Amino acid sequence: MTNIAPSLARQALRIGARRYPSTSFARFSPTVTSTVGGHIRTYVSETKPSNATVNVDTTIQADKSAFLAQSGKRPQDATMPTTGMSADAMMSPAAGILKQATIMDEGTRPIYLDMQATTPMDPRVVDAMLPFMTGLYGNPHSRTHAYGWETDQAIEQARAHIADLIGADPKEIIFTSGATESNNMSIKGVARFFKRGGKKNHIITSQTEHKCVLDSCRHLQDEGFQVTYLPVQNNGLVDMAQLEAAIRPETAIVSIMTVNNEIGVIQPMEEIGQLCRSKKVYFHTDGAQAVGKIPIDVNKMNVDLMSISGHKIYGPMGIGACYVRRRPRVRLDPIISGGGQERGLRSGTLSPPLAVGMGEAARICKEEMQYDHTRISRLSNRLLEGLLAMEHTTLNGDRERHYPGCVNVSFAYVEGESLLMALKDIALSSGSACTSASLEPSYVLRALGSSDESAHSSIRFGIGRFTTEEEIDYVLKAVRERVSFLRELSPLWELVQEGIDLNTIEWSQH
Ligand SMILES: Cc1ncc(COP(=O)(O)O)c(C=O)c1O
Ligand code: FES
Repeated sequence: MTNIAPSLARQALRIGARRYPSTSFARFSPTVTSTVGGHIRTYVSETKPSNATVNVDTTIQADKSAFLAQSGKRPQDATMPTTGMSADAMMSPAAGILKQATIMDEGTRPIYLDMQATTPMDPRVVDAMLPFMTGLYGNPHSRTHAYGWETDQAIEQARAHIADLIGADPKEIIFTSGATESNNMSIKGVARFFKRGGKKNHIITSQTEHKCVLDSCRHLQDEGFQVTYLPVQNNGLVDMAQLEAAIRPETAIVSIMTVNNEIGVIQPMEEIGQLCRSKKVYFHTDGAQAVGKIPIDVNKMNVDLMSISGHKIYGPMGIGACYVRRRPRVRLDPIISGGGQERGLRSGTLSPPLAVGMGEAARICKEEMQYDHTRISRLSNRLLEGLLAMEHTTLNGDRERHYPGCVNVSFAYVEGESLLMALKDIALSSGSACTSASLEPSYVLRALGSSDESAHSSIRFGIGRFTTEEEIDYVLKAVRERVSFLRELSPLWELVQEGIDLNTIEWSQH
């Protein structure tokens, strides 16, 4: 923090893509700038909560249509609670609930605080990608001419940056389409390899994993595998004694995520790695929310396979990587077959712009991790202290073993979805993200032992590289005002204010 150079670079970044000093945007200005705008604009549709009772889906659809129709003509600032207003009224200049978006002056949109869903691309990443979308278009697998050689060389450099970020050898990095594919590839690949040998048919994972890990395991159950879904403790962490007890002679792989995407807790990686190694079981970790944010060393952690995502580290969407250990060698069946690219583990032509973008994103993360982490911690503490100073609010997940960029808080006596609706000037996600298909509250919070009520009243705040102190202060003020507003409407809150213990009330059934 004593070095002011990074902060100057950041200032430059924040001024906007068109004025970022070393950028080549200027050369491509008219089309490329709008491409960047288009990309950034996509994260408006990332907020997809739903709720049967208040019909959030319908409201959000209406908001989305209105937003897209008015794109570029949105009003400035406001502080009024918005519950009960129609979508049209909310978008009207008089209501003025949308605030100036602060990243790269691409119009007025909500403040972006949904960094676990995706991170905005760093302009330096876009810069590195551009030549590979124009002049450098060779197929990196073409061996017979310069077009192939130059894109191949760039991809290998990108691979080295990613390897460097996690302490791996570049040969151990396999490019994929994202963490979802890497998770599928690791878990299904290892399981199927062992099944062929007929020896091991058991998998261990935890109840708080990302859906793509849980669903890969479910598919393997259909193929005859046995799966243990380990419970977690109230703080969201895996209990090491329980994990050890779950390991059997037939266990092929343990898959436990590094940082949880809903609550930000960091699992005890070194302990899990050590245990797995001593039991000769492969250790896979979903590192989508961890890599680039906290220091990772696959050797220190004894990780055998690790999933990484490009768009969670300020790189492009549609690319990821899978770390696959070479010594001792990890054996797995590929899930995508074909031309044998990526050491035969993932066939298909690689995308040079995407790979280069992810490589540059990894390079920047490594170089600026300490700076980013210090800054994000400061903003996170400011937010958390402010939120916890309100009555009846609690942090979900362990406070110490925690990535500060993910703050998940329960606001008792407020419905999470109603609060999201009241905070339309902030792009957030509800910790209780039920889908329209299932009305269950968050399975992650339920696994922590939260009550349905508490899970339903949770909001996740995602802080990232481009979040500012002013944004945090705005969010704090907005949350304070609107939580009070919603609580005033709640009959339960009224009872609590009268000093009545809600647990003593006998509710009539109907
Ligand atoms: C923990 C975790 N794993 C996997 C994924 C999926 O990543 P991708 O979008 O790269 O497929 C995500 C992103 O939503 C995530 O947060
Ligand atoms: S209604 Fe599903 S989480 Fe709130």
